[in-house]
Amino acid sequence: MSRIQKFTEFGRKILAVGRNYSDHAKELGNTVPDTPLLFLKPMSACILEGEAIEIPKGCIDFQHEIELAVIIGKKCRQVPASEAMSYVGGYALALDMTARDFQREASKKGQPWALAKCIDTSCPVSQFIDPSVISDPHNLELVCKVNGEIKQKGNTKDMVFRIPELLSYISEYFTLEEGDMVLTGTPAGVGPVVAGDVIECSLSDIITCKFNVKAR
Ligand SMILES: O=C(O)/C=C/C(=O)CC(=O)C(=O)O
Ligand SMILES: [Mg+2]
Repeated sequence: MSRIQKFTEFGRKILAVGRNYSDHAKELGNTVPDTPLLFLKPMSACILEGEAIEIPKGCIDFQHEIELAVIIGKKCRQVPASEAMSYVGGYALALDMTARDFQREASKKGQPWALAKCIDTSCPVSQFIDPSVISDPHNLELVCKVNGEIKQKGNTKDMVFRIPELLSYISEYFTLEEGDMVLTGTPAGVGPVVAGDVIECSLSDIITCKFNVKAR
């Protein structure tokens, strides 16, 4: 197994992009930002298949957000968009699990989203896929099912900011390193899960993954 396939073991950070699909921004009553809206998730939030998603204590609205994850293949600092794709080491499917009630409360008070987005198990990820397997990362279908019912169905062609622009923008401010991950935002259809639910995700039938949800 190559080093990059074990990105969850040595990657240092996850840069996540918010409101990058206009249908999702709209469903939460938000506008699309002029520049990418960024937040960080710690690597300690990552889990792999076989591990369960845990609903955090006190949360009554824990929501799924399916996202295409870009895995960084080599150190990436201040790269122009025209060169950015050469820094992509792979792709994965990820869930940006979000305690929406905590997020609403934090946003109302002008506080950061740490408790809503960065907690343990809030970043389930699939296995790694080599970039050679994906001919066009901007035409991939994202499907998220809960207990067999489709809740989210989107396409990466609808990203507001595409991967080259995202990597260029992010790397202007953060040095991205091998194994780091960029979550590219979620399409519409986010919604709550409860203990006992099963979340299944697919990326154009190239990647599938499945996670059980339990109380912490
Ligand atoms: O602005 C909000 O109220 C919520 C935004 C998000 O949760 C953003 C994302 O994580 C996303 O769009 O994927
Ligand atoms: Mg998200």
